[in-house]
Amino acid sequence: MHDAEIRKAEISNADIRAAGKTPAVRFAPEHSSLCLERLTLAYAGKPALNDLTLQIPRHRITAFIGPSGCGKSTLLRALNRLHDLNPAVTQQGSITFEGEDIHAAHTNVAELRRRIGMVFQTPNPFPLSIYENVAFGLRLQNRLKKRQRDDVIEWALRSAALWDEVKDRLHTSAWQLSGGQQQRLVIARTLAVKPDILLLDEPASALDPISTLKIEELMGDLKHQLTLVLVTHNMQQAARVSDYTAFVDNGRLIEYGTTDDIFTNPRLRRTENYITGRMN
Ligand SMILES: Nc1ncnc2c1ncn2[C@@H]1O[C@H](COP(=O)(O)OP(=O)(O)OP(=O)(O)O)[C@@H](O)[C@H]1O
Repeated sequence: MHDAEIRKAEISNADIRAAGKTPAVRFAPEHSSLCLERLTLAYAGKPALNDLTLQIPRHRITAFIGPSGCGKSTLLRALNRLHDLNPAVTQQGSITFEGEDIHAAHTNVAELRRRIGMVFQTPNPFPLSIYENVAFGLRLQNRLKKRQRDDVIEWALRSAALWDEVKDRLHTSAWQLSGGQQQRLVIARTLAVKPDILLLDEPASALDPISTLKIEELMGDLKHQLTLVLVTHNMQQAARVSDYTAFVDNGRLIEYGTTDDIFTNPRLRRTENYITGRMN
């Protein structure tokens, strides 16, 4: 065993907890988009997130990884207040977005969800044309002239790397698209209302490898425009696309660092066991 290996083995989880420390990156306020402070959440009294403190950097891709049921989707839903719809959820701690508490009394929740958009695991286009899917949020939001709306729709479809594949059939049903195209359409629909953050909950897990690659390339392009937060079970995907990785287990943040560090030099044995598949 090398010295480094021995040191790693010596830092037990109990030591880390006793010291009250989670190995974690910190960002200066000007680089931090979302800031979670001691976030704790339960469903009907059953804990799902436990005392999470972390910051999510602006214009980067942050991946959340961890075993099934560890709380990744719960965390993502907390970020744009989707739990408001569930009366069984209780929550403590705070989440600030661009310096504002998202639970402040004056928060406009619809506007918050516009600024923090979400894409789910299964593509969910509406039973409308390709054009009307992307126009949907725009119509709710403001009264653009048709020409302006067309421009935004083209921009969103280009940003989602779908324009070339659909530009000649914008008025056909979105349900005629392949699964991968539908997922990019949903991303275009979310982008059309110009969010600051895109939350992606296993966005490629229902897709074939080529569509998955397209979604991954798309994430790399989009981070120049916005902040991305990705939940994934796919270790290779997290390693390929993200800049930062947070490992969550049993509702707790175990380790958070640059993706390079987490995958090549994790500080905790528990993280290493997870990313090497010795625990799932
Ligand atoms: N709506 C809900 N009501 C009650 N319990 C829930 C609800 N949603 C999730 N849970 C519970 O909260 C815990 C965390 O679930 P969550 O879906 O956030 O985990 P996850 O890490 O995203 O899992 P997976 O990787 O399997 O999608 C689990 O124990 C789950 O059973």
